[in-house]
Amino acid sequence: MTAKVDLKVVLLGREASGKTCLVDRYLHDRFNFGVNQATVGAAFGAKKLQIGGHTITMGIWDTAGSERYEAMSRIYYRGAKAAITCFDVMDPTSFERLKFWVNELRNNEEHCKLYICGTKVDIAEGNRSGRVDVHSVSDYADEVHARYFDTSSKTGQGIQELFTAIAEDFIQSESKTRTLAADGATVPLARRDPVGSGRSAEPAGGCCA
Ligand SMILES: Nc1nc2c(ncn2[C@@H]2O[C@H](COP(=O)(O)OP(=O)(O)OP(=O)(O)O)[C@@H](O)[C@H]2O)c(=O)[nH]1
Repeated sequence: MTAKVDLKVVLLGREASGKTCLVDRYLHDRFNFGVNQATVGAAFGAKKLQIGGHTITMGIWDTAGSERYEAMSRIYYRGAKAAITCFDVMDPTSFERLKFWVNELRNNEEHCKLYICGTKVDIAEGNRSGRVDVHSVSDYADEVHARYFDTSSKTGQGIQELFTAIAEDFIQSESKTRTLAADGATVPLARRDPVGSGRSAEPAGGCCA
């Protein structure tokens, strides 16, 4: 069984940087606080969106952040139209890891749009001194032509904005090259990761509308 996907989005970033929670909040509007189960391989979820008179299906690949799975994550970013590179705003090491993924994408997927996502901003609210400097992130985002969003999967802050921006950018760039079909549906994609996953961004048996 396959799901038709117009817009392939991949999430990349250090382990525990909050990728799975971000997808979970976006697709299911939920946050499982304190559940810290590392993704194995990758997980896939999908969402149908109505944007500006177009219907598109966004397929989201949540990769494992552990360096053990680095080679596998490379497979998942192939053909992605958008990449959300995540870092935990309270963890400078995760920002350095983000730069690694940005370089990877710049070198290998020149048509993939970049989105830099600061995660867990709710923690930074009461602890500004420990956070990765916002201006440094903004400057870096400008340098690599990425858009920058701060988010919290706990509160939901910034998450709709991030994914809506990705969908709108996609529609804008697609409409420059061709007319989107009214029902979208252009790229067939296997619904589940064949390698398997420790967790899935969608419940087994179906993707989300
Ligand atoms: N306070 C807070 N905690 C968060 C937030 N997002 C994630 N966390 C916590 O951070 C930990 C790691 O989150 P995950 O979403 O599993 O991280 P991941 O990047 O998918 O991790 P890997 O699968 O190992 O790559 C979990 O304990 C989450 O509860 C957030 O927005 N706010």
